[in-house]
Amino acid sequence: MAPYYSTMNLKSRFAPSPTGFLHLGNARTALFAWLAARSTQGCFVLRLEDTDQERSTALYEHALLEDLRWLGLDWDEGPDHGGGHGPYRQMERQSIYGDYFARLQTAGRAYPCYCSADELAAERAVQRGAGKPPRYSGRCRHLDAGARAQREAAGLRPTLRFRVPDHGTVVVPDLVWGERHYALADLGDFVIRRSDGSPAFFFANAVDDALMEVNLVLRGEDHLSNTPRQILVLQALDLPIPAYGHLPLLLGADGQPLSKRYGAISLRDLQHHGYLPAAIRNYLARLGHHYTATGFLNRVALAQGFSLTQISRAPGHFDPEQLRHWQREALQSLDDAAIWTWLTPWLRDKVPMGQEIAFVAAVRANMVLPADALDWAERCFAVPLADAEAIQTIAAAPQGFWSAAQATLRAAGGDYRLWTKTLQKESGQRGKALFMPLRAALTGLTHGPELAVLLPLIGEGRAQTRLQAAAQLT
Ligand SMILES: Nc1ncnc2c1ncn2[C@@H]1O[C@H](COP(=O)(O)OP(=O)(O)OP(=O)(O)O)[C@@H](O)[C@H]1O
Ligand SMILES: [Zn+2]
Repeated sequence: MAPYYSTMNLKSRFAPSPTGFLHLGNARTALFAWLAARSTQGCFVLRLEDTDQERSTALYEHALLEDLRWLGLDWDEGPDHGGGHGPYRQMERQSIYGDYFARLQTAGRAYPCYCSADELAAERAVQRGAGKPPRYSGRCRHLDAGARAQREAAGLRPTLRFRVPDHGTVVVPDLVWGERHYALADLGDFVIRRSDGSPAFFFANAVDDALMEVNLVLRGEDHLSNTPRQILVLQALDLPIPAYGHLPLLLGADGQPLSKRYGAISLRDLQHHGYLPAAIRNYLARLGHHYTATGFLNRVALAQGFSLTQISRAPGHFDPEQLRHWQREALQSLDDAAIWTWLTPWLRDKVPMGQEIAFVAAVRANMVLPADALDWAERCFAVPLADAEAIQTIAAAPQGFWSAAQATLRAAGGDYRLWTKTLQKESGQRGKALFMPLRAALTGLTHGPELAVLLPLIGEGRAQTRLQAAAQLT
C-alpha cells in the first residue's frame, strides 16, 4: 500500500489521554511525531483522548499542554487554538462518533451486545480451559429485533461491537516493524462503543485520525496489536488509512514500560530538578533514532536530521547518565546570561547582585543541575562545608603555611597571581602542594573551577576568614 503522505502533506499527531503527567516515554513519542512533521513541510496535531472520564481531569489537560510547550513542541491544530478539523477533545466529538456508529450499524458491520461482564468472563474461562485464546464468541450477532427489544426492556444497556469478517486476513504495514498479517478469525468482534455510550479507543482514535486527515501515526508499540482492528473499522467506513509506525516503548530501571498509571518520572519532575528542554530533546531524539551528528543539536537541526528510516526496533531504557550527558551539552550551548536566566529561580538570592555573570562564567563547566550551582554559590558567598579529603589536605599543610598564606594574601591585595607567587617563595611549596591546600581551605573541596576565577568571587574578606579557620585545623 503506497502511503498517502508525502514530504509536502505529511500530517502527524500526538494523541495522549489527560490522565496523568507526561513521562519521558510519552514525550519521546510526541517528539518523534513532531520531528516527522517538522522535518518536512508537515503539520502536527494535538488531540486529547479524554474518553476515560474517571481518570481525565482539567488539571492534567492543562499540564499536558504546558509540558509539551515547555519541551519546545508546537502544534498547528489542537484544543487550545483550533484548526480546520476540530474539536480536538474526544468528549466534544460524541455526535460525530454517533454518526459513524449509525453508519456501521446500518451497513450490518456493528451490532449491540447485551452480554454482561460475568457472562463474558465465563466465556473466556471456558475458552482458556480448552487451550484457546479468549475472544468474543459473537453470540449477540444474531439476536433478532424481538430479542433485542426484550433485553432493552429489561434495562440492559448494550455495548456496540464491530463485526469482524469470519475469514481472511488483515495486512498491517508498519514503518518500523514491516508488514504483519493477522487472521481475522483470531480477532473476535470487538467493542467500539461502551455501554455508557462512550467510544472505545479503537474506534474514536482511528476515526479521528481519518477525519483530521492524519496520514502518519507514530505511537508507542503498546498500540501495535490495536492496529488490525483500527484498519478494519476504517475500511468498513471507507475512511483513509494512515501509515503507522510503532515506536519501541521506553522502559524504566525495572524493565517495565514507563506509564502514567504507575507514576513514571514525569517531565515536570525533570523540569523541577532543572533539566533543560534542549537536553531532554537531544536525549530522547537519539533514543531509538540514529543521528549521524553526535553533538548537541538545536530544534531545527534535530528536525533536519530526523528520518523515519532511522527508527530502531530496540527497546530504549531510561538512562539517567545519558540524560546528564545531554544536560551538560545543552548547558554548554548557552551563553553566561542565558545560564543565569535558567538558574535564577534556584539562585535568586544566593549570588550578590552584579556578580551573577562572573559567577556563571566561573562555575559553568562544573555544573549539570541547579543543585550544583547552588552548592558553588554557597562555597563562594556563604560558608563552604569541607569534605573529608579537603580536611585531610588542610591538616597536612606544613607548619607556618597558613599564616604565610594570610600575610601574603593581605600583601597582594587579593591579586591571585601575586599572592600565589609570593606564597610559593615564602613557604617553599609549589605545584599541587601549594594549590591543593589553598583550594581545600577556600572552597572546602579538592576539585572545582580555577581558583584564580573563584578568588574574586569569594573576596579577600571571606578568604582571610577561611585561611584563619584552616590555620586552626592544623
Ligand atoms: N513507555 C512508553 N514509551 C514510549 N511511548 C509510550 C510509553 N507509554 C506510552 N507511550 C505512548 O504515549 C502516547 C500517549 O499515551 P497515553 O496517554 O495512553 O500514555 P500512558 O503513559 O500509556 O498512560 P496510561 O498509563 O494511562 O496508559 C501513546 O502514543 C503511547 O503509545
Ligand atoms: Zn454479546
